[in-house]
Formats: sequence, C-alpha cells, structure tokens
Amino acid sequence: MSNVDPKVIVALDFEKEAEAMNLVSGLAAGECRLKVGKEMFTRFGPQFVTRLNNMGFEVFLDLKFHDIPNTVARAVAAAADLGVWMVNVHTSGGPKMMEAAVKSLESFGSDRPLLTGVTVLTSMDEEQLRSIGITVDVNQQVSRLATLARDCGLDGVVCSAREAAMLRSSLGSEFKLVTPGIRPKTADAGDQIRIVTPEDALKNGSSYLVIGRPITRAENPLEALRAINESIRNID
Ligand SMILES: O=c1ccn([C@@H]2O[C@H](COP(=O)(O)O)[C@@H](O)[C@H]2O)c(=O)[nH]1
Repeated sequence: MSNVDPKVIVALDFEKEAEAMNLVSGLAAGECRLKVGKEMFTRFGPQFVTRLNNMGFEVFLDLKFHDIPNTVARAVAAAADLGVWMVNVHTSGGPKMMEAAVKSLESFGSDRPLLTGVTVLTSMDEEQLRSIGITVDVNQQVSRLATLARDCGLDGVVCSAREAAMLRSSLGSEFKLVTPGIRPKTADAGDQIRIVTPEDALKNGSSYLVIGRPITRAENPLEALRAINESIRNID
C-alpha cells in the first residue's frame, strides 16, 4: 500500500542491525515511517539513521532529550543536522528547555524536523504518577504538559491515544499527537498500560501511531503492518 503521509511509525527496537534491515528491506517508504530509539541509536549510532534516510524513509529519532536547556538545544540541532523527520524532548524538562530546543531549530528554516514533547509515558498510570509525587490524574497531567509544549512552540506531543480526543479539542487540528501504546485487539500489552487499538487511536484524533512489537515481533512483520494499514485505510 502506498501512502503519502503514512500514519504508522514502526518502532525499530532490535538488538541486531541485520534484524532491523531484514524488516526494512521489504518495506516501501510510503507504507510507514520508522522510529529509531535509545536501543538502536546506542548500538548503531547516527550511521544507522543515515542508512534509513538514504533508503528513502522518514525517521523519528526518539531519544527523549531531557537535560539543561543548552545541552538539549545542541542535541536537537544535532538531530536536525542528521536530517531526521521528527525529534523529541521530555516536556518535564520545563519551558526554558523546550524554548531553547525550538530556538535551536530556527536556522534550519523549512528543512527543520518536527519537534515533539513526551508528556506521560504510555507505560504509566495514576499509581506510578503518585509514586513520583504527581497527585493529579493522568489526563490533567498530560493536558498540562501538552499545553505547555504548545505554548513553548513545539509542533506536538507524544501521549496515549486515550488522551487524543481531549487534546485535539483543546489544542486544535494542527498540533501533532504522536501516540505509542498502540495494540491491535489480539496483541499483548506487554509493559504498556494506556493502550488503544489503531482504529480507535485515529478516531480519537491521533496524528501518528507508533507501533513496535505488534509488528516487529509478529511472525510476519510485513503482513502485520499491512493488516494494520488496511484496518485504518478509511479513517480520517
Ligand atoms: O510514552 C511513550 C513514549 C515512547 N514509547 C516508545 O514507543 C515504542 C512502543 O513500542 P511497542 O513495542 O509498540 O510497545 C517503544 O520504542 C517506546 O520506547 C512508548 O512506548 N511510550
């Protein structure tokens, strides 16, 4: 299936580069985007991202930067130099950090990557929020962090699709909602808690669906991706 703005971002979380390439080499760039996270970037570095770019794929570099403003700004600019499509920071780094990240992309003009901010990890629930001293419920915390991200000039946030309808109505149609924790009905949740099916995520207003293990650990990953693409084909 060819798609000019593919909704699915496949999370390439593999121990071996060859395993990832085995999947990627069977894909057409229009079928999905690819996410490189902490595991593969730590093992295979920027060269791995460049390799995917050279094959025509748009890459979401999911390193969730969280540090002092100067360090994050420089890391975000380094990601832009690498030519990624999207890069992210943790919104809990605060407004000064997010504003510095936005500013660091000014010189890239229209070539800059999308900049998104992680709100509350999809593996967390209220109980875990309380254990780190956050006493409001998940929706309130996500809403607060997403609004802050929007006000700092970020292009969107990473959240669960459970919060997508709420954020879509408060933050408008252009703000990107990037949603991991996607699980087709029969898939294992694993360590994810705030899960949503691909169909419901798009109906709720998600912009992009981040999907890892339901595709990468499937017996036939290409078939699994194509079945998901087919299931969401007619959903706006
Ligand atoms: O809140 C978040 C932020 C990032 N992720 C990342 O997305 C993928 C999800 O993989 P699955 O195998 O589909 O669970 C993974 O790379 C996470 O690091 C997230 O899950 N939740």
